[in-house]
Amino acid sequence: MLECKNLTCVREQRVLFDNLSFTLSPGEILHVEGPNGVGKTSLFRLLVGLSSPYAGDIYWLQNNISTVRESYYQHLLYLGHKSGLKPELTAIENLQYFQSLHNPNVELDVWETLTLVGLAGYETIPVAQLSAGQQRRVALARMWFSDCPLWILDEPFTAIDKSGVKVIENLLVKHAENNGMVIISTHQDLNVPDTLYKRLMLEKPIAEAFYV
Ligand SMILES: Nc1ncnc2c1ncn2[C@@H]1O[C@H](COP(=O)(O)OP(=O)(O)OP(=O)(O)O)[C@@H](O)[C@H]1O
Repeated sequence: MLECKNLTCVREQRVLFDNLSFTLSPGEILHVEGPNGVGKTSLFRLLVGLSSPYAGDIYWLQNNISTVRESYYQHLLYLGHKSGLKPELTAIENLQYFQSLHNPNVELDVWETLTLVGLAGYETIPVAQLSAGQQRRVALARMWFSDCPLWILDEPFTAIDKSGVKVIENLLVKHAENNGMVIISTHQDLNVPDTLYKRLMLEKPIAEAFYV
C-alpha cells in the first residue's frame, strides 16, 4: 500500500498543495485530475522520490520511501513526460534494452507487444523517425514488461489516439484486477470499472499562500 500523509508542495515560494493525504491499495486506480499548473507532475515527482515534500511523508508498505529507496524502486514503474527512449535505436531495440535491464524474467515477445500497441510494421525504424504518438506508444509498451505492482503514469495518453487509449485502459484494468496499483494523470475521462476507480482532484494553487 502507498500512503501519503499531509503532503505540502512548494515551488518558487508558492504553495501548490497543502496537507494532502491519500492512500492507494492493491486493486486501485487513482486518477489525479486538476487544471494545468495545479501541481500534478510535482506531486508525481514527490511520489517517485525525484523531489522532497516541503512537509509530510510518503510511505510504501508502511516504510517512509526516503528510507527504503532501493526496494521502493524495485516495485515502481514510473512513466513521466519524457519518453526515456533512445532515439537512435529502433522500437524493438528500445524494448529489448528495457526488458534486459529491468525485467529479464518477464517472458514476453517484444514483436507481439509492439503489435499490441499498434506498431506492427514500424518495429525496425529508429524511434527518432516515428511520429509523436508512435514514440509514445513505444514508451508505453514498457508497461507490458513490468512486473512492478505500482505504476505511476504522468499523462500517458498525450498524443495517443482513441484506439490506443482503449488498449492502455484495458491494460490498467488488468493490472488492477491482478492486485496492481495505478496512479495516473490525464485530462480525459478514464473508462475503467467504478470498483477499481478512485479520483483525486487537485484544486487551484493557493495563490495567496507563500512559504519561505
Ligand atoms: N522545478 C520547478 N521549479 C519552479 N517551479 C516549478 C518547478 N516545477 C514545477 N513548477 C511550477 O509548479 C507549478 C505546477 O507545475 P506542474 O508541472 O506540477 O503542474 P501540472 O498540474 O502537472 O500541469 P499540467 O497539467 O500543465 O501538466 C507550475 O506553475 C510550474 O511552473
